[in-house]
Formats: sequence, structure tokens, C-alpha cells
Amino acid sequence: MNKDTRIYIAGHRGMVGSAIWRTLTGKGYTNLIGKTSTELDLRSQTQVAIFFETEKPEVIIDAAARVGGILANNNYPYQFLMENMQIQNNLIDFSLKADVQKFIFLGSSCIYPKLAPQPLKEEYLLTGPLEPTNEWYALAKIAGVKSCEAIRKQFGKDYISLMPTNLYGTYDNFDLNTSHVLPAMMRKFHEAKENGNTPVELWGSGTPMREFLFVDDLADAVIFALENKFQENLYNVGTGTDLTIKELAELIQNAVGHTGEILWDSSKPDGTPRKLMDVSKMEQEGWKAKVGLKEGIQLTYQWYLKNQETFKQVKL
Ligand SMILES: NC(=O)C1=CN([C@@H]2O[C@H](COP(=O)(O)OP(=O)(O)OC[C@H]3O[C@@H](n4cnc5c(N)ncnc54)[C@H](OP(=O)(O)O)[C@@H]3O)[C@@H](O)[C@H]2O)C=CC1
Ligand SMILES: C[C@H]1O[C@H](OP(=O)(O)OP(=O)(O)OC[C@H]2O[C@@H](n3cnc4c(=O)[nH]c(N)nc43)[C@H](O)[C@@H]2O)[C@@H](O)[C@@H](O)C1=O
Repeated sequence: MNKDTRIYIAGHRGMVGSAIWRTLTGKGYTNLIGKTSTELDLRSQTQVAIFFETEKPEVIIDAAARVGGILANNNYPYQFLMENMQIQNNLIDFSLKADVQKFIFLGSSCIYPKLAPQPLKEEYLLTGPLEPTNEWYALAKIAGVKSCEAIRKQFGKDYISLMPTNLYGTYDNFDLNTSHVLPAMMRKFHEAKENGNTPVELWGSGTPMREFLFVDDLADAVIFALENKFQENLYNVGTGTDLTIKELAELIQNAVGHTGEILWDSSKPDGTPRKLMDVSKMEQEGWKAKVGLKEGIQLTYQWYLKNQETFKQVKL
């Protein structure tokens, strides 16, 4: 990939998009394009048509989406289904029409069936029912994967889909209603410590297992996919190891230094019991995650401490 290729990073202000932007800039890429959702609403076909006409991007990295944790997914099924389909349909279809040669689509590990064998192999896609709390989002993401696969099959273009596991890191969403578990725990433990180690209330039973990838590792994987031509359409991106939500809570509680009680609110959903990625396909291509969970939590907490007054809170 030439360093002056015109690369549009959709969602460049988000946790993932900003990490991709930082990493590409650090590697000397000089022609990056970024637009906020106010400047360019990717749900609008008209706006996206004008954008392609005027900016003429050569490569697209799609990190723009309606994103949220288990409760947001469960409470706003229509937005998670429709907005994600609108965003990705516009980007993928206009990329094809504009003869964009390379497109990287980001999905999520929740596209796989709720009770699929573990670890999750790419071939398990569409082999069983989805987890109900996020089937809306998962259906949109599956349509994105299949759109890229269809273009690859029919037109021979290098359109690929990367499926990240649960992500965390700098510029994450720390809003307690819409965030994912890791930033929510960090904020809850930090604020409880500041209030004299009051009890922290967490959701569900604590028994589900999750895998966590530091966002800079995902950015590295995306750029690896940008700079190399993969043989297939769909690749999992993760660490290949997971832990229970209870174990995660203990890790974050220790990192933050909270010494109070943990209470579990069983009225909140557990979601998928386990979704550990099989990462062997990515490893065969030559990519592996580098940042361990303890290190990633430390890096994220340092960032949180410096940015707590200004961190992003997504309100749906
Ligand atoms: N976070 C996670 O744990 C995981 C995320 N992913 C995937 O990674 C990708 C990025 O997620 P993440 O960075 O966490 O999400 P964020 O919510 O941090 O960022 C999403 C970005 O999408 C942009 N966006 C949303 N709606 C629109 C719109 N209508 N028009 C234009 N831009 C829009 C936002 O732009 P603006 O800021 O300008 O409003 C925002 O910057 C998504 O595809 C997500 O599905 C996959 C697995 C796990
Ligand atoms: C990335 C992924 O993210 C979502 O799936 P999820 O992994 O279930 O999401 P989550 O991070 O919100 O929760 C993980 C686990 O943690 C428990 N939990 C405890 N206490 C809190 C808590 O305080 N907040 C949250 N959010 N969860 C908590 C929670 O009950 C659950 O058991 C989907 O949007 C899906 O579409 C998707 O792609």
C-alpha cells in the first residue's frame, strides 16, 4: 500500500477509528480522510454519494457503526439493526460503484451462533440461532460480511471482513447505560473508591466468559490486513484466551484499588455464555495480538484518569 493512498477511515473519532488513524499516521500514511457524523451522516445515501464524488477515496476502512454494550443492544434493537445496515450498505455499495479496490469491514464476535462450539471458527457462521440480546446488531453485521463476500466472489475485489472480539482501550465509551463491561467496571470501581469504597453493583451472574482485545492491537490487525492480501473473506481477531466476568471484575478492582463489596444484579442479562475466538486463521496469515489484558487495563486506566472530565459518553 502506497503511503499516499487516499484512505477513508469511517468513524475516525470512535475508539477503533481513532486507534487506526493514530497507527496509520505513525506509520507515515499521509492521505487519510476523516469526517464526523455531523459532517457526513453515513445513513444518508445522498450524502455518501456526494462524499465519494468529491473525495474520491481509494481504500475504505469501515469503523463507523451504532455500537453499545449488552443493555443498549437489547433496548434499541431498531437502531442497532437499521443504522448499521444503512451505514454499511451505503459505504459498501458506493465503494463498488466507485471502483474502490480495497474495503475492510469490521463486524463482531456476536455474529456467531449463541451456542456454537468453542473456540469460534469462522466456518460456524450461520449454523445456529443468535444470542437474543444482540441479534439485531449481529444480523446487520452478518449482512455486511456477506455483502463483502459477494463482491469478492462476483467482482474479484479485495473486500474483507475482520471480526473483532470484545474491545477496550483509550477513547472507549464510559457511559454506564450504553457502554461495554470493561469501561463500565473501570468507572464503577473508580467512583466507588473515591466515595470511600462503597459497594459496586455489576450486572448478571458474573459467570459468562469473555475475551478482550486492546484497541491498539485491533488497529495493528487492521493495518496488517490493509498492507497484505488475504486469501479469504472472513477473519477472527482476538487474543484466543478468555476469562469469566467475575475474574475480570477482580482484575479491574485490583487495578483501580477498590476494596469494597461487589454485588451482582441478576435482573440484568448475562448474554452469550461464552464467545472465545479461534484466531488460528489470522495467525496463519502472520498476525498475533501483543498486549496482555493486565497491561491493557493499566494503559486504559491511566488514560481514564487523565480524561475522566471529558470522556465520551454515547447517549442513545
Ligand atoms: N467496541 C467493541 O467492543 C467492539 C467494536 N466492534 C466494531 O468496531 C467498530 C468501531 O467500534 P467502536 O470504535 O467501539 O465504536 P464507537 O462508538 O467508539 O465509534 C463509532 C463511530 O462511528 C461513527 N458513526 C456512528 N454513526 C454514524 C453515522 N450515522 N454517520 C457517520 N458516522 C457514524 C461515530 O462518529 P462520530 O463520533 O463522528 O459521531 C463514531 O466515531 C464497529 O464496527 C463495531 O461494530 C467490534 C467488536 C467489539
Ligand atoms: C462486543 C459485544 O458487546 C455486547 O455483548 P456483550 O459481550 O454481552 O456485552 P457487554 O460488554 O455489555 O457485557 C458483557 C458481560 O458483562 C456483564 N456485565 C457485568 N456488569 C456490567 C456492566 O456494568 N455493564 C455492562 N455493559 N456489562 C456488565 C454483562 O451482563 C455481560 O454478561 C453486544 O453488544 C454485542 O453485540 C457485541 O458485539
